[in-house]
Amino acid sequence: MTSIDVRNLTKEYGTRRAVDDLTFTVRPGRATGFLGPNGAGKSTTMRLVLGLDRPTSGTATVGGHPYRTLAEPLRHVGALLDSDSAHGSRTARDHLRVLAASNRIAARRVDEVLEETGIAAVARRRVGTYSLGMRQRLGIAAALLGDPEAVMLDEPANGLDPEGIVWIRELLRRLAAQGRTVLVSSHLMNETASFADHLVVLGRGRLLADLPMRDFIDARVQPRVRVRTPDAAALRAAVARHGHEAVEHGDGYWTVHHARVEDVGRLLSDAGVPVLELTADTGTLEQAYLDLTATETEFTAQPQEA
Ligand SMILES: Nc1ncnc2c1ncn2[C@@H]1O[C@H](COP(=O)(O)OP(=O)(O)OP(=O)(O)O)[C@@H](O)[C@H]1O
Repeated sequence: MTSIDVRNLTKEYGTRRAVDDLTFTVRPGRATGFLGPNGAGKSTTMRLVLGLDRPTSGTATVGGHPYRTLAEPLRHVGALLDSDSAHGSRTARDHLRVLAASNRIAARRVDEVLEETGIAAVARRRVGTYSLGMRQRLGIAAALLGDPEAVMLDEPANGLDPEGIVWIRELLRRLAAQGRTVLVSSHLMNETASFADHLVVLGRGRLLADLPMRDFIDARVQPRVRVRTPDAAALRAAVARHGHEAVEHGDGYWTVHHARVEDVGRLLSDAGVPVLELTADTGTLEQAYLDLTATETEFTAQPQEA
C-alpha cells in the first residue's frame, strides 16, 4: 500500500519559511482534505512531494521512495497542481499520449481517462480553446492516466460547474474506496466535507491538525438541537431543569445549545412537552475551521507578501 509520508519537512524561500518542520502521513483507503488559508504551504508541500522543489530539510516520500527516484512516476502518483500544464497548441488527446508514452502507459488508457473525465467529445480540440473547467478535467485525466495508487489534487473543483463538482466528489470517494491514497487541497469547506474522511490542516507552514474529519468537527463545534413546539413555556422549563437554555428563533422554532438530540428528545418526552420537530445540528466543517482560525492567532495572521 502506498502512503505519502512527510517527515520534518521544511522549505525556505529566502528568509520565508513556506513549510515549517511538517510531519504527517496520508494513508490509503481514505480521502484526506488538505486545508489552510492562502499561503499556508499546501501547494509547496505538494510540490516537494512531487520533487518539483528541493526541501531545505526533511523528506517527502511516496510508498517509501522519493518521487525523483521513481522510474515511471505517473504509474505511482497522479497529481493535478496547475491546470495550465498542458501546451495550448496540443490537443488533449496528444497531450495525454505523450505523457502515456513517456511513462510506458498503454495507449488505451488515454481513451479511458478521456471518457472517465467527460472530455472524450472534445479530445481532438486544441487545449488553448478549453474553458477552465475543461482544462481542470484534462489535468485530472492526466493524474489518473497511470492508474496510480496515490493521487494528489490541488483545488480540483476550481472552475468546475455544479455537475462537475458532483462528479469530482464522487470520483474522489471512488478513488479512496478503491484503496488509493487521496490528498486534496481546497478552500471550499462544504465541498471538502462532502468527500473527506480525514483532514490535514496547515497554518503558516505548520501542522495544526491531522485527524478524522468527524473528530475535528466534534472537538470544535458544540452540538445543538433545533426544536419546534407549540408550548414554549413547557419547553423552556423542561430544558432548564437539565441545565440547558432554549433560545427562540420565531415561528415556534427554538435552539437548545450544547446538547445532544438523544438527550433533548428524551427529556422533552419525559416532561410531556409537545414536539412538532426535533433536529440535530451537529456542526459543519466550516464552523469548525472558522473556530480554529479564530483561536490560532498565528494562523489568522496575514501571510507576508514578497
Ligand atoms: N517559488 C516561491 N518563491 C518564493 N516564495 C514562495 C514560492 N512558492 C511559495 N512561496 C511562498 O510560500 C508560502 C506558501 O505558499 P503556498 O503556495 O505553498 O501556500 P498555499 O497554502 O498553497 O496557498 P493557496 O491556498 O493560496 O494556494 C507563501 O508565503 C508563498 O508566498
